Amino acid sequence: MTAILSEETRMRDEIVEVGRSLFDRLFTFGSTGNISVRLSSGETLMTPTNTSLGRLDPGRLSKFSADGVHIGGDKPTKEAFLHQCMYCQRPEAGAVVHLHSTHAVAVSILDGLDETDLLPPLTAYYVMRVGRLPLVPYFPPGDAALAEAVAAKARESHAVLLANHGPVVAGATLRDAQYASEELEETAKLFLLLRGERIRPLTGAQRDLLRER
Ligand SMILES: O=C(O)[C@@H](O)C(=O)COP(=O)(O)O
Ligand SMILES: [Zn+2]
Repeated sequence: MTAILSEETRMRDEIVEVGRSLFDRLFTFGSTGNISVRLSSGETLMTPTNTSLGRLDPGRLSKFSADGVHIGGDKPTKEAFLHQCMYCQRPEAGAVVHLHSTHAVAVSILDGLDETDLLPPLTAYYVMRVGRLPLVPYFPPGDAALAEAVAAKARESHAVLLANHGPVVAGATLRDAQYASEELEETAKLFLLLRGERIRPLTGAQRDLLRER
């Protein structure tokens, strides 16, 4: 007989699986990065602080009540408030992924880019998965001011890049947030590969067509 797992059990397993997949494919390193999922009850599950995304334990994930109180599991990521700020600004979001993916971090350090939208629309998939990428000014990891700065940008975009740090991406589901994070990283890599070359980004009309699909 097939067991019917609760939403929470399924999401705990999915966080572990996605974390391991991202870590094994070098989308983040050491104990960097954090993942959260908002359950239909409004409660959230988050990865614990100082834990490798490659070695998460489903039973030890941190749990928060719908009003943001830590109610179970290990000590949460130091970016818990940042994740909560993303959910407040984006009511449709069911998951948030933060990574230290190398090429996106490199872009977060470059000077002279358009800080309202750092990457050009190089491919249709980038436009569909990410769209716009504003820069969030530098604050130390875990600082309340960082979470507030993220909240200000999250109103206009589900993906933001923390200066000298890394990307934060919200999605309707954890898979959406994962795929958008991966697309962001690969587009940052393309952008760096193409620097100094004459490029042909998608036009406004080409982008508009994608939005209508
Ligand atoms: O960069 C940082 O320190 C955090 O943003 C991070 O990526 C890992 O912190 P924890 O989730 O608290 O381990
Ligand atoms: Zn970080």
